Amino acid sequence: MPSPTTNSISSGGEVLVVGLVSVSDRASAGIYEDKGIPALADWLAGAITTPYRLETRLIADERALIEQTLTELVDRQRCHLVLTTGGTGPARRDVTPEATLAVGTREMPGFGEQMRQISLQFVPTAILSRQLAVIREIDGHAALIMNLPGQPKAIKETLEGLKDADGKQLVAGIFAAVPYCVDLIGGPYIDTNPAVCKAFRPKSAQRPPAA
Ligand SMILES: Nc1ncnc2c1ncn2[C@@H]1O[C@H](COP(=O)(O)OP(=O)(O)OP(=O)(O)O)[C@@H](O)[C@H]1O
Ligand SMILES: Nc1nc2c(c(=O)[nH]1)N[C@H]1C(S)=C(S)[C@@H](COP(=O)(O)O)O[C@H]1N2
Repeated sequence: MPSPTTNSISSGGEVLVVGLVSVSDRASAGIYEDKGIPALADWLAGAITTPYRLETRLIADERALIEQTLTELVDRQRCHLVLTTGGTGPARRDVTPEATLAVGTREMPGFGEQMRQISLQFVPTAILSRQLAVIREIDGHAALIMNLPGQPKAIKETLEGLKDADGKQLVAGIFAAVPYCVDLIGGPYIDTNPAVCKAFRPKSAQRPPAA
């Protein structure tokens, strides 16, 4: 990992920018239709109530290309949050975690741990997933980058967690912790739809809902 740079980040009035990266040899070659980006975009559209802009990329499982894409999304497009899908398993071409670690300045191990906890409620093979999250810090800007599994249905499962038939949360999804993480790294304040994902912030960090 490169060493962290000190940043003087300003968050005033910035629009949230979210990068979505689908990493799939076959979807990027047109062998099947990519369902990763639509699944990510649909879930975010229901979950985030603050205005945001999406930057989407569909790429093959090539480590250099993944690193280049993540770097471009954070450094040039100024994404505050980047979600990848695919390439986290144990197969030789699954290299998304390696590429993500290489561009990160700090690891956020809780996200990977929680994703595996959630996914184990759905499939025993969740243990095969090497998902992780990092923060990439550059001068004046930082972003949270998180790896999600490649199965399109696993995107909602990991972001939202597990609820019972009445909507009661049984296992917390990872997105509940994302808005406060983005606050802490200097990004815009993210409001969510609590029916989909109730963002958790300590009382001292909460703002009244926008009028
Ligand atoms: N972007 C995607 N769009 C649609 N389906 C996908 C996508 N990525 C994965 N899947 C589905 O999930 C299954 C397991 O995902 P995995 O990431 O292991 O794919 P893979 O076997 O590495 O192949 P590829 O990289 O070509 O998607 C795939 O076989 C496919 O059915
Ligand atoms: N929630 C959830 N997580 C899941 C799965 C799933 O179906 N649901 N599939 C698992 C499987 S089979 C694998 S191999 C790993 C890695 O998947 P990837 O290589 O597509 O990222 O994610 C795991 N995580």
